[in-house]
Amino acid sequence: MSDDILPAALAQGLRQEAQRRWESGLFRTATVGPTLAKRQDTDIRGDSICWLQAHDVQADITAFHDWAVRTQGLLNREFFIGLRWLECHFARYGSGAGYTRHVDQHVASSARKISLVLYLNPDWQQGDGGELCIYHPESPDTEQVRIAPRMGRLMLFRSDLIPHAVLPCSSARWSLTGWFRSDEPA
Ligand SMILES: O=C(O)CCC(=O)C(=O)O
Ligand SMILES: [Fe+2]
Repeated sequence: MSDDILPAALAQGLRQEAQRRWESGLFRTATVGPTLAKRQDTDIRGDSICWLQAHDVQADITAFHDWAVRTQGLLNREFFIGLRWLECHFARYGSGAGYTRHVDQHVASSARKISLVLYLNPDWQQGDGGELCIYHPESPDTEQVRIAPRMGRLMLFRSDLIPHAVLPCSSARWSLTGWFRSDEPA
């Protein structure tokens, strides 16, 4: 976890861009499951998402992609994990929405290696809910830590190992979520 790995102005720009896309109707209700078995289930997952594209030309998204490429290089040098690209989307959880406990790597594919979440909530306050709840990898009923979705905070964790959930929030909760992958870029 880091609160200042990304420039504050970049996080603010990404929040504005997420909001602009939301107001333009570019978000869709998120699905669960791998590509071939996708389904909508708002009891499991209540967010709406807007995927980012590698060729996106918006300045903050380009800057974020550049940062992600550098970070991917650092992770590969440090851990030899063969990351090749980052798939990512903006996410917005409306009031009352959350995401029940899950692991990000799909059973059918091990391509998702490292999960990334950047929180984009400048006004988040204690009591607003929406914390990321991390559980013990070997004992998933044991809660380990709750992370408040504060502006600019960035989480990286293993997509294959770490059970986690988003607790219901009481006001809109914005983030940029992604996965560093080891397969061929889409
Ligand atoms: O927003 C978060 O804190 C986590 C989101 C998440 O777990 C996911 O999209 O897979
Ligand atoms: Fe997740």
